[in-house]
Amino acid sequence: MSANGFNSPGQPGDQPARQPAAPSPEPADRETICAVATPPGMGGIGVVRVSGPATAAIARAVCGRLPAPRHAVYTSFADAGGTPIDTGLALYFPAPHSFTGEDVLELQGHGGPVVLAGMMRRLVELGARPARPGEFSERAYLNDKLDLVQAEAIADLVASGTEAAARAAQRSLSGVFSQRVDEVQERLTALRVFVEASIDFPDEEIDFLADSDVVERLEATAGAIHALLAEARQGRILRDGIELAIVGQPNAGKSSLLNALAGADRAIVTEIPGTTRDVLREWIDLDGIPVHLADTAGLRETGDRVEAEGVRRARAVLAGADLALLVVDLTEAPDPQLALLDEFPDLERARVVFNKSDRMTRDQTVPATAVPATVVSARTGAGLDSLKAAIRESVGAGEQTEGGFSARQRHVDALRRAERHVAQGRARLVDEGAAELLAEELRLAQQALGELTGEMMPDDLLGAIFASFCIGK
Ligand SMILES: Nc1nc2c(c(=O)[nH]1)N(C=O)[C@@H](CNc1ccc(C(=O)N[C@@H](CCC(=O)O)C(=O)O)cc1)CN2
Ligand SMILES: Nc1nc2c(ncn2[C@@H]2O[C@H](COP(=O)(O)OP(=O)(O)OP(=O)(O)O)[C@@H](O)[C@H]2O)c(=O)[nH]1
Ligand SMILES: [Mg+2]
Repeated sequence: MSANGFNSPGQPGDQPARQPAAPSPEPADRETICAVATPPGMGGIGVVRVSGPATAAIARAVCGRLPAPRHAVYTSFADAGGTPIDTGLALYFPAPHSFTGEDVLELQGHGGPVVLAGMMRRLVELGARPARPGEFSERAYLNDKLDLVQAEAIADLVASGTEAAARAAQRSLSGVFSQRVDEVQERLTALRVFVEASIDFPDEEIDFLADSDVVERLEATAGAIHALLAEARQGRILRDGIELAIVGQPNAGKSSLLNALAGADRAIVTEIPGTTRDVLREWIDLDGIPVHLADTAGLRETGDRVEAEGVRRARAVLAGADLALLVVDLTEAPDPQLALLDEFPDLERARVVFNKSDRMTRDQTVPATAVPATVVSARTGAGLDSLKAAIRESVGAGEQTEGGFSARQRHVDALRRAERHVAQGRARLVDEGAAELLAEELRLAQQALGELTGEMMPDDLLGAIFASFCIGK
């Protein structure tokens, strides 16, 4: 039940020993694959990688001999007639001690598109086929060298746009995230064993149900998932940035705020309520975190079909946002505006922005709010720096840069599903005394986590994940 073991690049011995491999099914793919592993164009060195059962035969044909395992050998790479296509270093990694777990050959020649194309033609002639994007990583995953979170971390490391993102991806790659998921899986396994045993011995079920220890353990597990979820959300933010919805009643100054934050005249601003209809997107870089702003139509009931569609879209943006700013016009009655908070899906991810502070009267005070608030003037720029700092803080960015790991929306969704099933399971037990229903919820929670690390993963989803990798990865 426990997940795949980890390979920890750079720090071997740091991670738990690999689980003894389950009787492994025949490798999913017996074809030998090849790809140029270095970027296209001219470069100092160009690397071609080969993986699969024909690798040793290919090495003999191209290099004239099989290089000693894991030793760099200087050799020429011969075409079918024995003429060198290039000279360079050959590296042979016999299975299972390679990146993919299969026999791997690396031919490190001179970078250049023509030479590399010639090498690829030769490898195909010898029976290899060009790899699909991500296929080397996919094989590493299928051969238990990496779990899915780690394979995704490789792609995220390559694609990372900031140093913080790269460090986080490196930590996921080293197994930090996967290990935390495995710990939760182990708790769930222990609970399932206990719960299912009690179902098998119905006479003792009464005792079991009275045993508050199970409820405590359920709560502790829910707490562990909740903490992991919070960290995964942070990890996703480092990778993807955050979606920030700007909502409020018409004329509150939402479009003015977007323009002020973006430092550009992007959105149309008029004194006519109902100016914005389409969702207008702009992004800003907030100390290395991409913040994707969405300016929306003012929330109100309206008979105008176009505006009504805008309001519908505004609500959709609000539902999907990582953080939502409710812009409140200080020159208008605050209460009906603050009542819009009732429409927010999650008050933990909401802020109030009191706008038009330049028009505040001398004795005017700002009302208390259920969520944190900032006072600004989109017109003069007053308060915008505090708002930016508050945005960073609301999403916890900054705390994240040390010790965090990278994560994707897919991971966050899976953790949320697991959290929900554990909560539902607890309710089944406490409210209904239904141990069987609890067992089922625990099974579903484990399944959600299994999809996260890829232990239980539908093939088409796997295909979609690896297809987004680079060729040669
Ligand atoms: N030249 C080259 N550099 C590269 C890669 C590569 O494939 N080739 N990598 C490609 O992404 C990354 C390194 N990843 C690797 C991961 C595992 C093994 C490997 O041989 N693993 C064996 C042995 C481990 C050991 O000796 O400790 C194994 O897991 O059994 C090699 C590279 C980055 N640098
Ligand atoms: N005095 C003052 N006026 C502002 C401020 N921000 C916006 N306004 C004015 O308020 C009016 C509405 O501004 P918009 O930014 O278009 O408001 P909105 O919320 O996008 O409005 P809709 O798109 O209609 O929902 C305009 O006349 C702006 O010039 C501010 O900070 N101070
Ligand atoms: Mg507007």
